Amino acid sequence: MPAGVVDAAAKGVRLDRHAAGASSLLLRRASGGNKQLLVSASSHLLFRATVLATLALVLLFAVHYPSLLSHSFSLSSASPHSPSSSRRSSHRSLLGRSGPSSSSSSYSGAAWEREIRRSATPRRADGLSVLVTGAAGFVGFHCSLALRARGDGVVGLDNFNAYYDPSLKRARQRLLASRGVSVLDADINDGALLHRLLSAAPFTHVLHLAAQAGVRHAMRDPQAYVSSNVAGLVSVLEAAAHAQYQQQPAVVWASSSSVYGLNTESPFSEDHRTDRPASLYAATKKAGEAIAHAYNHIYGLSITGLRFFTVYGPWGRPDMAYFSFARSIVAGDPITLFRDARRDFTYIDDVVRGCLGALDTAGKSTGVSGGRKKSGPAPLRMYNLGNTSPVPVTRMVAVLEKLLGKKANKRVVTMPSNGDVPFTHANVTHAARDFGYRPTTSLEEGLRHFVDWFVQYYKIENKGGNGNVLAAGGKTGKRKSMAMSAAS
Ligand SMILES: O=C(O)[C@H]1O[C@H](OP(=O)(O)OP(=O)(O)OC[C@H]2O[C@@H](n3ccc(=O)[nH]c3=O)[C@H](O)[C@@H]2O)[C@H](O)[C@@H](O)[C@H]1O
Repeated sequence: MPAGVVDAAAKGVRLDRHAAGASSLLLRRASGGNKQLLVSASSHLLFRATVLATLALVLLFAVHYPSLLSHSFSLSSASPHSPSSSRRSSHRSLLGRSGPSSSSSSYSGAAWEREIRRSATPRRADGLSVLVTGAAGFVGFHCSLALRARGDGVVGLDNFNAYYDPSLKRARQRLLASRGVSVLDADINDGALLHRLLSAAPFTHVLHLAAQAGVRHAMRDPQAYVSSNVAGLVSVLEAAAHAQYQQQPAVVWASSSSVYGLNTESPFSEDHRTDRPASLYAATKKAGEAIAHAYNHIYGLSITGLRFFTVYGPWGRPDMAYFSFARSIVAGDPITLFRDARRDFTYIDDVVRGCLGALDTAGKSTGVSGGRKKSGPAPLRMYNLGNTSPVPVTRMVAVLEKLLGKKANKRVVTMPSNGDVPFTHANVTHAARDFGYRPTTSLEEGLRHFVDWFVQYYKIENKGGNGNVLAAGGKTGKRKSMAMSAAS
């Protein structure tokens, strides 16, 4: 034993003796003689009895409330980087769980597994059974609806973090529930839960769309990107590699057009360089592509990455420029435009068709259940899902102005160096070749669908009766006071 430890142990003994001596001294002073000894002995007995009774109570509690104990464990052991640790909302999910309590401990049991199997079971012959992460997010929501509509089984998972208004995510969750899709309140970094989920039903595919999005926000909260886009992806791939059913599921996941970074060749092709990311967001997506390669190589997971190009549409992400600009135009607030920025804006329905095409053609994983190594090579694919026609951001604003019937209060500035790239442009020949991907929606048409949903969801009045949302050239005062309230 090291000297310090011996010393401390000896000190401990001395302290005990000293304490015992002091207490009996006090007793002797208080009572004197034999009575003192009697009181001292009975106080020892009382102390032992109290300890025993406490132990018995703890044992009883553990037997009767095991979930409470494991819950407090899972809370205290949550990763500090987990998105769930800081940004969960407290809403209840449709499966009756809420927020952090939904981690490993609470989603289990026979009833829970039955519910997972119900939601995961396809309603058509040869239908897919898909676990969709980020199902209450923009793309995850639309993909889940589309899969369900064609008779596939879908179980969703989302941590409902507050990166943008969680009430919008809850509204998407309610709509999915009305179509028979359960969305669990859970984090992709909860590996134990993912494992139980993939053991509860024979999922054929994982559509992994949960991520920390937003190019410029990465400068404000860098760890969130590492947690969701790197650690979270690893967690999902681990669960897929070690799935308990005979066949590992195939994984289709969201990468990003941002991986092209400082690439100047255009249109962007999957064959171009992607080793010069301009933002941490892009870097984490690029890291994800390398991680996918490793899991495909070792475990024979079939993995398809999809590089999305600025996806927009109804039920979209309020943090994205088209959405926040629409809100600002309605409210009469100024918007800041980055000079000369152009984007290959891609309408959600086109992207959903691409996602479903990628799922349908994913090919099987070749690893054996339990995470044993592959029995042969499995597909590893990467596709651009863009619109193939970049549009200046100023044009996007002009279309919004027309649809909303109101001029934007524009401030044009030089693009700040915050991770943004000046333009994106997708070459989609690979996706067209392999699963018939063909974007068909113009920005004008797509934004019209978005504005239709936007005015209805936020209950914005049509003052003009001229097809536009607001009175053309309407009264500034009224516009300023126009409130937007989300439809429930
Ligand atoms: O394809 C992707 O991989 C990414 O697409 C999306 O990123 P972006 O293309 O940057 O979309 P978005 O923020 O809507 O800005 C659109 C345009 O408005 C310009 N822009 C933006 C903000 C502003 O205040 N002013 C402005 O001019 C800006 O310069 C840009 O030209 C997703 O958010 C991201 O999660 C990821 O999926």
